[in-house]
Formats: sequence, C-alpha cells, structure tokens
Amino acid sequence: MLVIDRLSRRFGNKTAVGDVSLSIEPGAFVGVIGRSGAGKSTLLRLINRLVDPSEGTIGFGDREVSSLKGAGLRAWRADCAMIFQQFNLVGRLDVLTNVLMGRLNKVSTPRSVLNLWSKDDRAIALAALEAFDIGNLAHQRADSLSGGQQQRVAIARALVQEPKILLADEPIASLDPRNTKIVMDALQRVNKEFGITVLCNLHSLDLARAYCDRLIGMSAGRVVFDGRGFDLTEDVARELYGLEAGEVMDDHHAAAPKALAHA
Ligand SMILES: Nc1ncnc2c1ncn2[C@@H]1O[C@H](COP(=O)(O)OP(=O)(O)OP(=O)(O)O)[C@@H](O)[C@H]1O
Repeated sequence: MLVIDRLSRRFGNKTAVGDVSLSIEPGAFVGVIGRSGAGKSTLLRLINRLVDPSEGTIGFGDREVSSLKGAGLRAWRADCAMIFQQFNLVGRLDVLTNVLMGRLNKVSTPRSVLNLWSKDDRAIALAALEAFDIGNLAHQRADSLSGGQQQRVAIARALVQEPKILLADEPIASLDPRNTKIVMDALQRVNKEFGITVLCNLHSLDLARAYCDRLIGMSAGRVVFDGRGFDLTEDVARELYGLEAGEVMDDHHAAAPKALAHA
C-alpha cells in the first residue's frame, strides 16, 4: 500500500501540492484528474522522488520513500516506473534496446554499457513488445514510430522493469483518439493482467471514468474529490474544471457548463 500523509510541495510562493493525504491499494487503477496547473504532475513526481516534498511523507510497505537516498532511492525508482506525455525514448536506438533499458536495474553496469544483454533479458523485452502488438517493430529506430507506437514501447520498457507501481503522466495527451484507446487499453492490461498498480494523470474526465476504478480530483494542489467515477457529479466537475468542464465531459454532461460559459 502506498500511503501519502500531509504531503506538500511549494515552488517559491506557489503551492503545487498542498496537504495531500491518500492511501492507494495494491492493484488499483487510479486516475488523477483536474485542470492544467492543479498539481497532478507534481504529485506523481513527488511519488517517484523526481521532486522532493516540502512537507509530509510517502510510505510504501515498510519503506519511508520520502527520506530514501542512494541505493534505496534507486531501488524505489525501479519499483515505481514512470511514463510521460513525450514518451522519453532514445530516438536513435532501436525499439528493443529502448525496452532493454527497463532491465538496467537487473544487470551489472559493464554488461549494459557493452550492450551485453542476456538471452533471457532479450526474450523478456521481446515478449513485452509482443504483449502490446509491436513485436514486429523491435529492430526499428524508436524515432521512426508513431506516437501511439512509441508510447507502447515506453509502457513495455516500464513493464520489463517489473515495477510495483506505474505512474503515467498524461500518457495520451499527444495522441489521436485511435491511439488514445490503444494506449489506455495497454495500461489497463498492465493493471489487470500484470497486477501492477497504475496511477494515471488524465485531463479527460470521460476517459478517466471509462478506465479507472478510482478518481482523485485535484484543484489548486488539493484533493477535492476521491471516489468512483459515477459518484463524480456535475457540480464537482465544475469545481475541478471550471468553465473547461464542458470540454472534458460527454455531450449530455457538457450542456450545463457550456451554457454557463456563455452566461
Ligand atoms: N519546477 C517548478 N517550478 C516552479 N513552479 C512549478 C514547477 N513545477 C510545477 N510548478 C507549478 O506548480 C503548479 C502545479 O503544476 P503541475 O505541473 O503539477 O500541474 P498539472 O495539474 O500537472 O498541470 P498540467 O496538466 O498542465 O501538467 C503550477 O502552477 C506550476 O506552474
């Protein structure tokens, strides 16, 4: 269980995350929603320690994540994979090598530097690509792939890391609707078939409702909703998204906020 207790992060005078307390059950698929600037990315970055907290703690089992350093911090980052809106692949390397990067924490540095991956590691990486229907792309340069294909490579790289948690920071923000579905389905498989806890930042409320078991709504750094998708009322959506609410909800729900926007 991931336990976040009174977590805050300030940048100068700006509170990006303020006094957030949450427990995330193992195996959950959690959507973090809210408008731009609500603090969603900072929350994920705090969890995998790309950003340090100003106050509060993050615990995972018996580990006090917020105070880890050195080898302990590297071990945590291995347990806590992250994927990004811009995929973060090494474009000039082939797809298989990009996925093998996810195994770096499992092999000695000299072997990885010399690209001496074991047969087993290669088989694991290829199987991960095949799980997301892109095994045929293993030997192509990563930068020759479409956005949806690149994001599936990033998910495969995260999977071979054998993490306990996958953090996905707006993973579909650069994708068209078809690739959005393919990538969200891939994340769903990571969660349901591989049993990995997924925390996913999403702008679209409809997508969050469709894929996530639990939604955490953030506004100005604070959690203002925590519950199931169908419990999220139009009033809460308006609190979360303001006049943007119409853009993130389906036509039926959108009617009122759009009317408000024109009032
Ligand atoms: N490194 C930083 N330095 C200064 N301010 C920052 C930094 N990172 C985030 N912030 C500020 O903290 C607030 C929350 O940002 P954050 O990126 O977490 O929001 P978000 O909900 O993920 O938004 P988006 O969907 O646009 O990524 C914003 O006002 C942002 O400008």
